[in-house]
Amino acid sequence: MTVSEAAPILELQGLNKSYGALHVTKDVSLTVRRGEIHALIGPNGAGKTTLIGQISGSIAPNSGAIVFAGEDVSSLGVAQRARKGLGRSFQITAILPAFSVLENVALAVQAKDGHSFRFFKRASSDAELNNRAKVYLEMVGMTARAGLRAGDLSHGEKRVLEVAIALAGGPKLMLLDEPMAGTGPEETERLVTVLHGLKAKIPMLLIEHDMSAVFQLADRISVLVYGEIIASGAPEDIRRDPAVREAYLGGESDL
Ligand SMILES: Nc1ncnc2c1ncn2[C@@H]1O[C@H](COP(=O)(O)OP(=O)(O)OP(=O)(O)O)[C@@H](O)[C@H]1O
Repeated sequence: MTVSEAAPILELQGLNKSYGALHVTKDVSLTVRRGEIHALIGPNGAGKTTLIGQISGSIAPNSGAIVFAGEDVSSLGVAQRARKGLGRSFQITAILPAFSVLENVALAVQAKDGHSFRFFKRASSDAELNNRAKVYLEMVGMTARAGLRAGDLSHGEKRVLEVAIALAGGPKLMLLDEPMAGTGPEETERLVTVLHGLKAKIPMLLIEHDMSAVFQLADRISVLVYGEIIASGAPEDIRRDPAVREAYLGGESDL
């Protein structure tokens, strides 16, 4: 079965959100297929943050539906959606700097199992937990950094660790909110490689300002302008789309 034949992992169906007279999300429909990275781009103030909030469950739309893994999750809260595998990633504050890289991932594995952090034994004393955590470090190519204090990692490495922590939570979709923010060119390149390597296993909705990263990673791109998706399609079509160039970039960019 090809990617396009598979049932989508996420479907946004006609979402609308207004704040008073301000219509921030206008009839937004979008699908993320299994096996793909779907990027959502748009200028500042386009309504990306509000849309992410509606997907993760922190903001209630005025109308429309969110179907995740075949189930309408529109009425579920943030925690319920996260338990189903619809989690928001990249909250760098989730990293505990005094713990080792491996322990950070082990904590996430333990949290996924439903144990409170209070009962966390130092990961070094729990071989089974360690081994499970190591699998996620391996997936992001951080095995060699396992024993390092997480606080001593570079900014880019912290972002990669965030991916491992997100993976340990068992997501069915990764919702990536500007993962490249604040990273240098080499770090961005590394993150691009890591995310590219993971997309066959975990589909992603990528909200990102770094156009180079978006065009390297995305199978499809949707463009949000003033709360409305003005174009959605393959990167080469989006790059050529005159409305996108005009609305998103003022017609004069190297998109
Ligand atoms: N709680 C709110 N009450 C009133 N207006 C809001 C609220 N939240 C967002 N807005 C408005 O909705 C619009 C979209 O905001 P949003 O933060 O979703 O955009 P964005 O695309 O994420 O922007 P950026 O890329 O800069 O983060 C903005 O005009 C913003 O002022």
